[in-house]
Amino acid sequence: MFWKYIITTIRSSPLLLLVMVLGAVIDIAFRYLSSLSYKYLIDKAIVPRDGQALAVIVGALLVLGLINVAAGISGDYAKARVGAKFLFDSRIKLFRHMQLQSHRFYERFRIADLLARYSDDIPAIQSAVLQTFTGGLLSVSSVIVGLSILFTMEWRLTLIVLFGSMLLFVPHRLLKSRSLALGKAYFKHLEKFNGSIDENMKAYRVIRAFDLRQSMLEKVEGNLRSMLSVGVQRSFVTSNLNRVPMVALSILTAVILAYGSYLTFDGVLSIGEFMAFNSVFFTVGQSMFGLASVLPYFLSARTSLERLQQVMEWEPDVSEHGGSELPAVHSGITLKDISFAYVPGEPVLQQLNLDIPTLGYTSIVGSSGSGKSTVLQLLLRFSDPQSGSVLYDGYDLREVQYSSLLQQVGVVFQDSILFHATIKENLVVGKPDATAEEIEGAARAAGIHDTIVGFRDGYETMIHNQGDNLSGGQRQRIALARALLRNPKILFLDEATSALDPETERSVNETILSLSRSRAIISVTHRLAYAAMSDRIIVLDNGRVAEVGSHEQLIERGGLYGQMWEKQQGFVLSKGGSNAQVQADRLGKLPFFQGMEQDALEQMAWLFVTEQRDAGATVVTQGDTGDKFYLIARGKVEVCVDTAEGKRHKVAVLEDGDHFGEIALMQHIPRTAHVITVTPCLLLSLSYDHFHPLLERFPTIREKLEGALKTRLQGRDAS
Ligand SMILES: Nc1ncnc2c1ncn2[C@@H]1O[C@H](COP(=O)(O)OP(=O)(O)OP(=O)(O)O)[C@@H](O)[C@H]1O
Repeated sequence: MFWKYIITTIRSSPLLLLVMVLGAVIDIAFRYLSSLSYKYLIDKAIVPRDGQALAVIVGALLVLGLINVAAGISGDYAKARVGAKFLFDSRIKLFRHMQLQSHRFYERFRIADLLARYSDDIPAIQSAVLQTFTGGLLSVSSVIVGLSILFTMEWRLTLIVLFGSMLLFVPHRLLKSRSLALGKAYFKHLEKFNGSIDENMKAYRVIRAFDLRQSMLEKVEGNLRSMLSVGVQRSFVTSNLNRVPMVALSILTAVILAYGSYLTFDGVLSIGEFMAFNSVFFTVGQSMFGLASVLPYFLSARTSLERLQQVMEWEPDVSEHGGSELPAVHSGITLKDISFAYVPGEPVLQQLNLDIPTLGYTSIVGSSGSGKSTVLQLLLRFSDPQSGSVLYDGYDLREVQYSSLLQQVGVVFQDSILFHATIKENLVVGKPDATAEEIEGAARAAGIHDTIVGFRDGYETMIHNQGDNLSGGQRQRIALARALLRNPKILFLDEATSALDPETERSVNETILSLSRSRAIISVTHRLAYAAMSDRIIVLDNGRVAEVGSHEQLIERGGLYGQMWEKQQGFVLSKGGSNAQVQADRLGKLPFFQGMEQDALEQMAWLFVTEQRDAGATVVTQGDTGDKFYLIARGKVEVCVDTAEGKRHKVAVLEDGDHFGEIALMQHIPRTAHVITVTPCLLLSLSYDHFHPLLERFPTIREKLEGALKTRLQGRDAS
């Protein structure tokens, strides 16, 4: 595998490599020539006191030295270029490969660990590749040339050098597997450490809200401690790999000196020959040592190569090599017999069949987890279904060029990811040649123009850290404007207006509605007031299509949509969306208030207090004593449970019209779960203290309520 990189490097920069190798060859030649010069310097110039010979030898050495310096500088430059090109090529190749990947890949590899492939693994392989050309191949040739010279000078001494040099490679053989194991362990710990840093950065709000800073610090400290211990051992083994050959070389040098001196005493060698032999031997020794010290580079590159291969061999879920271009879509999109699972054996969509016209407004609704976003992912071909096909005007998406699909679609995601760039640069990503009027038009349509011009730098305002310096609603509107600017034939929206205040949401939805007269709008939403505006509503339930029709048809039918609609009714929001009220009739539909006198319901409705919460806020903490019941007027929360092992599991997602915490109305007992907001939320809370005086006034309902809650508590205990 490593050789592939060597061959690719030779192919990609042959000339630079030639300069690099030439520089090193000249260096070796210079070293040997200057070593050999001792023989002539001593025997022909110094001993016979010949000034002319001395001048010729010194002059020749000077010229050779200058050539060597020039060749060395060129070689260094070439090495820098080859190295930089290697980094560039490898990183861009990895990046291209990552661009083809979908959710399975990003679930398998953590972002911080992928970053380490760029910052640690590729440079480790680069060092080994460069060492192959400079240290490796050239040391080998230098050793061969040097030994040949030595052999012609004194064969007995050369045999000693030859056998003695084997000692230099003993440490490598002995420590190789230990070094590899430590390298793997080190990267494993590094992966964990990087993951923790990544998590800390992304979840800093939750970490602060849950007071997890100390436990996160301990976790990171633990990671670092393990890295420290493995790091020390790894560095120690690597330095031994370098140092032990030095000992072997010193012993060999002593033997050569002793035996060489003996041969000189005996008159077998002249002093000049002995000096020259020694000097050549010194160069051979250096080359052998160079060869031995290249080996640790290969060991560390081996671990990095394995890690890089893990990523590069990951087959993309979606192949983009479809042949034909998708013509302008005009009739409709069909999902035919679709089955899809993220995890094998756990289907999310089952035998799903759907037709969506490519003109008009289609909403996809359903309870949380019913598969709405998954359908959108398949329509955008972020994944391919395991069976069935997604057809645009009858063309199977797997058989068309992916880019020809992307040219016709636009999308706004719920989490509105923005780039670290100015607002304007963020807006024009899909249409770099957009005019100022077009940009402003799109921003106005998305209801964000006035906000942008209100910023000190207007459209040139920098967006930091994926939009941290903007509110959720502002981010969502910029993302919407970005999609509108492309003027796509088909616009997909995934809860695209959920973070907006009611007024802005209404106005943006009216824009979307007007846009649907000339294109297809396909919107995933849980806010049925806006789904009701659409021409066609598709209701999903457990990965299947439960109902399809217009709002009126579905209401008349009184099925799942009807129930969902009912649940979201009965809330009155103030103009700016900062206040909410629940109507008495709506309260009467809650299972534990059913049958309550209208009078009591009306009085109770007044006792609810509005609570506004940002995304990521903790509403209820597991273990705290409960004292409030909540209704969600707008927004989405997650219900999570901490297990005895300290792990947190999501057990439910609740949205507009849902409720939680009703047990607290009757008993002060510890909460059984955490409730955390996913989007900005408008909650209505009713406290135990406010509720109980009401029970005193309406004693008939106490018994009923206690009965209902007892049944609920029993159900909870059983589960
Ligand atoms: N990347 C994933 N890996 C594994 N399971 C997933 C993944 N994404 C979604 N799921 C699961 O697939 C199911 C459908 O998810 P999906 O996001 O399509 O539902 P949804 O109707 O859009 O829900 P919501 O309204 O909460 O966004 C859920 O059970 C969810 O847990």
